[in-house]
Amino acid sequence: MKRLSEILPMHEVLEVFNFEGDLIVKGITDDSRKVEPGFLFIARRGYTFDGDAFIGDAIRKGAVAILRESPLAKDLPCPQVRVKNIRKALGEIALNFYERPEKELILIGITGTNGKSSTSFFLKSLLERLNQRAGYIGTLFYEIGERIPAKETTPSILEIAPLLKRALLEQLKYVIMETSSHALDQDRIYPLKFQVLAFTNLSRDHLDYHKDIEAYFSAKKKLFTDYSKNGAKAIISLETDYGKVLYNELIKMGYFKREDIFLVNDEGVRVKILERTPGLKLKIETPRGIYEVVTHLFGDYQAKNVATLWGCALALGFKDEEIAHALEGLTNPPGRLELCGKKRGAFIFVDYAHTPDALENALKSLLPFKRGRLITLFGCGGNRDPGKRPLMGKVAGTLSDLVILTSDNPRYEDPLKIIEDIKTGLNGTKPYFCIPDRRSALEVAVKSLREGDILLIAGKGHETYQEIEGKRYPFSDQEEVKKILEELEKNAG
Ligand SMILES: CC(=O)N[C@H]1[C@@H](OP(=O)(O)OP(=O)(O)OC[C@H]2O[C@@H](n3ccc(=O)[nH]c3=O)[C@H](O)[C@@H]2O)O[C@H](CO)[C@@H](O)[C@@H]1O[C@H](C)C(=O)N[C@@H](C)C(=O)N[C@H](CCC(=O)O)C(=O)O
Ligand SMILES: Nc1ncnc2c1ncn2[C@@H]1O[C@H](COP(=O)(O)OP(=O)(O)OP(=O)(O)O)[C@@H](O)[C@H]1O
Ligand SMILES: N[C@H](CCC[C@H](N)C(=O)O)C(=O)O
Ligand SMILES: [Mg+2]
Repeated sequence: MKRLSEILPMHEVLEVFNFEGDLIVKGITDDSRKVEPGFLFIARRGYTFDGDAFIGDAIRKGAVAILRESPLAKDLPCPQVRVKNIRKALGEIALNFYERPEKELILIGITGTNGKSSTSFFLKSLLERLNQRAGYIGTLFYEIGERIPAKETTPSILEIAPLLKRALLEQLKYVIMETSSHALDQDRIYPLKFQVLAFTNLSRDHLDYHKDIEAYFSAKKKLFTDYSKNGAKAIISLETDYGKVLYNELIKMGYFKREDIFLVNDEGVRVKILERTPGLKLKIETPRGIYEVVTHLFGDYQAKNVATLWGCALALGFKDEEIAHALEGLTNPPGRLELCGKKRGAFIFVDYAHTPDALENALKSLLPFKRGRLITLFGCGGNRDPGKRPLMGKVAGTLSDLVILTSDNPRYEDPLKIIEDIKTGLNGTKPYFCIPDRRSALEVAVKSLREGDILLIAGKGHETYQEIEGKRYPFSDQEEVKKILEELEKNAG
């Protein structure tokens, strides 16, 4: 509960109406469906709806004041405040309501096309192995003390603010946040400031939203230009050319001094794979020394994420030796080249590859273990960048021996149309089946496995649902594989 005057950022206020003295606000929301008596309703325009349309509804549910960007309606019974920028006002209000918890935390922001969740997950584990208390907000889940399911990769500040408050109550020192390009573009994280910021890589994704790769890159760049704290450290991975571009631009524009940027992957921290046991045995070269570490990590692409992780840990003040030691205990995040079953000499992996680059990296990680066929089962999400579909088809066709095309999260699109889009990239180079029902596709794939084969089930990783026409149905690749294997075993026995 707060007084409105305590939480309103006065520099954003343009005019007020029907406002006598002050008033008490019991909660804040920008969703009329969540309004309770005593709440401040923040009416904002989105991509689908205009919050103004729900003001009447919010008042009926007991909203005591309305915050808006549009002209005030003098016929409304409720106090109204008009602000210059609703996004910015919303961010300030959310953090003020929870008493600016971010000021007492060290925030680490990680962006890039692939590897955000992996690097964040590793960093949280690493910090914990170094006896530090850390939280995480990202695709896998939100874990601030307790673990709760994630909605978006980077949720609204209205969700982040209470999580940060909770972080203080849990006596956490660090909060690691994945910052997606959508969130950066929409300023969902305004006005947070990060102490450590990392860029993993950039490749094709989300062009349905950003339209072209330059706009997508600009959104990622915003983390460094708009959301860095004074004296912040940046970790830039050079695994894609965009790393160097980002580095040059940040220096040229004066956002960072050279000494505050840690370059990793082929400059600064370099990580080489010495052996796959199958856990990665890594050689880490830094300007100060060379370290050999035997890890439990699986998947060659994780070596690149380890370099970014190392850079983050250095930026937080840890020493190479401590980092090397803590690295030994890390394990893969759920759904990232997760071994989810075995069938008489054949191995089944689940991976969250949902971009062409990720699929290529996941398949290349499995190639060294191939004794028979490499079979790839995947689909592409509906209402997401259709341009990546044929490219993923091409990667799968090039690197696997058999491809099984199925549905991912079709959302509001026709699954058959999505499969057709992927098929155009296959080029008829490799045999393939189209089985739109994912459960049936998994069954065919698992049943077809022969000694020495590897099956990669890509696209959904840790997800525990399948989204069809706005509804999320329980579905887990891992659980389905388990059931199919049990059934096969029962029938065999
Ligand atoms: C296109 C997009 O990014 N939309 C996000 C955006 O919604 P929006 O601003 O367009 O909102 P809207 O649905 O038009 O509604 C406008 C306003 O009306 C309100 N409203 C609406 C209906 C109603 O009955 N009453 C009501 O008050 C809404 O609460 C909102 O305040 O802001 C919301 C709050 O932050 C997000 O939940 C929402 O994510 C949608 C669900 C989404 O699917 N986003 C995806 C694309 C996304 O963000 N993905 C990224 C990257 C994934 C990755 O690569 O990892 C992520 O961070 O997850
Ligand atoms: N550094 C990397 N380079 C290329 N591909 C990678 C890299 N790291 C992970 N991948 C691939 O991307 C997939 C997703 O990895 P991860 O969840 O860590 O990325 P993310 O950036 O968090 O993705 P999202 O945008 O969905 O949140 C992995 O399953 C793997 O196939
Ligand atoms: N957060 C990403 C992940 C997509 C995962 C894939 N399973 C899909 O549904 O496309 C997105 O929203 O684009
Ligand atoms: Mg992620």
